[in-house]
Amino acid sequence: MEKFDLVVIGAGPSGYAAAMRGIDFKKKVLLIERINVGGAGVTNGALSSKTWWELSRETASFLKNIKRFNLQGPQINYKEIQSEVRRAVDERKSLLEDHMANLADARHSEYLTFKKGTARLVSQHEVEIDAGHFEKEIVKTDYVVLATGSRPRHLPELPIDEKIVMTSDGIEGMEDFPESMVIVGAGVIGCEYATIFSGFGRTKVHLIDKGDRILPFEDADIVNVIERNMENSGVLIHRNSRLVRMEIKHGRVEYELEYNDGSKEVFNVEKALVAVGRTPNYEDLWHDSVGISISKRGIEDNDTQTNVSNIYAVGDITADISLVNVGELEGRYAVEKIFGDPQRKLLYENISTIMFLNPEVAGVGINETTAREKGIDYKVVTLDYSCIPRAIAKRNTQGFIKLLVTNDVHMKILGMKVIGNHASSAIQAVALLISMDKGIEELAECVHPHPSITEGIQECVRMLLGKSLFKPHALKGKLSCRTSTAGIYADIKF
Ligand SMILES: Cc1cc2nc3c(=O)[nH]c(=O)nc-3n(C[C@H](O)[C@H](O)[C@H](O)COP(=O)(O)OP(=O)(O)OC[C@H]3O[C@@H](n4cnc5c(N)ncnc54)[C@H](O)[C@@H]3O)c2cc1C
Ligand SMILES: NC(=O)c1ccc[n+]([C@@H]2O[C@H](COP(=O)([O-])OP(=O)(O)OC[C@H]3O[C@@H](n4cnc5c(N)ncnc54)[C@H](O)[C@@H]3O)[C@@H](O)[C@H]2O)c1
Repeated sequence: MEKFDLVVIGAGPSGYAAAMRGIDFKKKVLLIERINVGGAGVTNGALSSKTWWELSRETASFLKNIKRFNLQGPQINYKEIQSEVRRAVDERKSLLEDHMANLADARHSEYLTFKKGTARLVSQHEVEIDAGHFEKEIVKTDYVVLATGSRPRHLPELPIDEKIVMTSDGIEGMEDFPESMVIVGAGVIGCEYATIFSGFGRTKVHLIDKGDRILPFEDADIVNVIERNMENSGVLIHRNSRLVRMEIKHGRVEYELEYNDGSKEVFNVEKALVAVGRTPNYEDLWHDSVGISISKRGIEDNDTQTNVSNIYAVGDITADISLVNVGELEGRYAVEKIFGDPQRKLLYENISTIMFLNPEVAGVGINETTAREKGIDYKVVTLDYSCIPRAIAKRNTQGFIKLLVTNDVHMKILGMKVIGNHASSAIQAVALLISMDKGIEELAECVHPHPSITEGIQECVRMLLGKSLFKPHALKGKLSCRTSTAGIYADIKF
């Protein structure tokens, strides 16, 4: 029986990162993947959906600009867009596969073995690999990292066939732009695809929202901008509505909503996308005797280690945040914990996120919604994009920067949100300061290039320090500098 130091199950972002870190420790590593290297980080997930988003954004901007010259926009070809997305996915998959093939070549390293198949722990130190066609083998290992990710959550009452009623696993395989589509679930995936399909201008999008606003975990001022833009691009948001029935009838989708006042309404659309969260992949991943503890949300781990001491769990299979960067962080950390000696516990405070909407929304640390839920008092400063020269030059001043700091003399950064053009590029400096547990003075001192969106962050910081170019009381509506104590705002007087 072949013997390894480390077996990693699942070659998505988390497993791939874990395997590569194992090589750094010069350990004999086996990485096993049943379908696509890169997992949902590449296929039917992060990279593919972001390629759709980029192409949709370019299309929407092109169509908007052409209107300025009173020209008719061309018909957007679905197949060409889809092929471009597939090329992007293949490029990334080939890069990862070539990288592994080169590493497995003895000239580079004898440490990595890659096997295709479905893996299952038959005991604490034995992994069975089923490569199909009755080809099964068992390998021995000292340590295991489980990185089998997640899949779209299904609602049993919905007729998901991945052709007419789809999840994110099927949505990218359509034959053409549907003339209409309903999206169930107004979380990140639902809102990103609503942005993508409304941006191409060929699909009437309906978005079903259980609550009174989309993106329930996000601050209301951010959501207001996103909702306004969606509705301006023709998205019909069904607020406070409960899906009571969905059926496929004559190749189309009929669905019925019940509103808060008890009234009901029936709609008919061409396609449906169900985006109501993700389910961790741990069914049949280990024999009962292995005894890994799980909760409904995934594997509960102690800093990536499960209750079985040589078995670790990382990425979407665990009960915490589901993001590529978090999965990679956990994958690397687990291996450092196994073979090294990490000097600190995993930190989630400085995780940066981007939601690919219209416009993009980037964030790091906590937002106001979370601060209030946790009963944290804070200072919050906001600056409208119309005060930032780069945004003015881009002729697009929709958006704002919002910075949260502790409500004390130290003014430690709690979090930042940026909504608008280039939002994602603006948050990196702040992510670093949070991880270094620094206050805001360091940010105020840094000289940013001009004109850049990041200058707006400096202006926020200077406002908090009472040194701003602009004085908040003189530009009401564009700037604000407030405390939030027990959820009540008060302007800060300088
Ligand atoms: C539509 C969509 C858009 C997203 N956009 C973003 C984004 O913009 N930014 C971001 O940070 N995150 C995004 N995410 C989330 C991100 O894709 C996931 O958090 C990330 O892929 C999780 O990585 P993972 O390695 O834990 O799991 P996965 O990517 O799910 O990979 C797990 C791998 O394990 C394999 N596997 C499962 N069981 C077995 C087994 N028994 N044996 C062998 N192999 C097995 C699977 O085939 C899969 O390849 C998005 C997700 C979706 C669905
Ligand atoms: N840009 C990014 O970073 C990015 C993009 C896409 C996905 N992701 C990751 O993928 C994860 C999964 O995304 P998601 O959008 O599937 O989950 P989500 O948790 O963000 O949203 C699910 C939504 O579905 C709603 N919902 C649940 N049950 C429902 C029902 N029966 N009827 C109607 N609505 C219902 C919920 O209220 C929620 O708003 C995210 O949490 C995120 O971590 C990240």
